Amino acid sequence: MTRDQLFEQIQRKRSYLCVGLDTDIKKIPPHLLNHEDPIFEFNRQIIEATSDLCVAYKPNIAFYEAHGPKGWVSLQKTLEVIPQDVFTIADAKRGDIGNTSELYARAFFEQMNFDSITVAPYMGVDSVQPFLQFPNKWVILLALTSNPGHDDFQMLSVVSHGKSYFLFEKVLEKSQAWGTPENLMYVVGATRSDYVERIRALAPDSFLLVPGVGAQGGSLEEISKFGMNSHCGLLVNSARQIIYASQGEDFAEKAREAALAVQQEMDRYLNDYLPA
Ligand SMILES: O=c1ccn([C@@H]2O[C@H](COP(=O)(O)O)[C@@H](O)[C@H]2O)c(=O)[nH]1
Repeated sequence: MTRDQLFEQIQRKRSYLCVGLDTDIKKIPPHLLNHEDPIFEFNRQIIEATSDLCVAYKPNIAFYEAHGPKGWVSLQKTLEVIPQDVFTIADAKRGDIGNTSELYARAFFEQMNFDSITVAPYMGVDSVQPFLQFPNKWVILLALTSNPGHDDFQMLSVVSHGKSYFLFEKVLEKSQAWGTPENLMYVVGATRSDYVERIRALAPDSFLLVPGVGAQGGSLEEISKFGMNSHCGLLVNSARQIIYASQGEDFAEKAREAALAVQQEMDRYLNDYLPA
């Protein structure tokens, strides 16, 4: 999917919501456990209930690979029921030496046909480049993550060419030359919306994938106010708050209500903060 197609979808749906498909067998409604593939059945109903309200789905791969081969089958079946116009994100946080990264890229882009994959920047340019060779596919590079441990490395001061940066700022600055706003996005946690203006100064045109609203307490308004660019430039992820809104037989209906509340808030922010 291209950047323009993504923006067109955002404008049409008045939403920049990404629903996280972090489907935990221990949290799905008990009545689904009789199905042959309860994880797929849960996802199928969540997708049916929310696909007009969101622009992306992000299955976190851990929730699938933890089940071995049958988890990969549930993931593949899930991808097949996501409507064509909805952006898909493999939250896999991969990255390795070049030839290995290329195989990760083939697995997620060719075998599974995801639109994008999250990648860790720690191994540098040759670990990221192989993912950027696929037309209309995206790398989403970890920049400033939402978890408390982001302090350990991402906030370290580094001096480069006489200028002082946080390490995550150096990731943003350096990686701008690896890709373009047409194939490279960044993960920025909603829990650190206080840094979004600095991030926008370094990556003004890039999309940001923003986890950390909902269950992790980040502010949708703050991230929208300071993070929106002329293409919206935001995909805000929410998983637990939406998909586990109810653990009863009404789970899909309640997930829709939770997604609708977020979409309506986003509609307001698109009116207020999208640059003309
Ligand atoms: O910095 C990061 C990077 C990834 N995540 C992932 O996003 C979702 C968040 O789920 P919620 O239930 O909405 O909290 C989950 O898959 C994380 O692994 C993140 O939270 N922060």
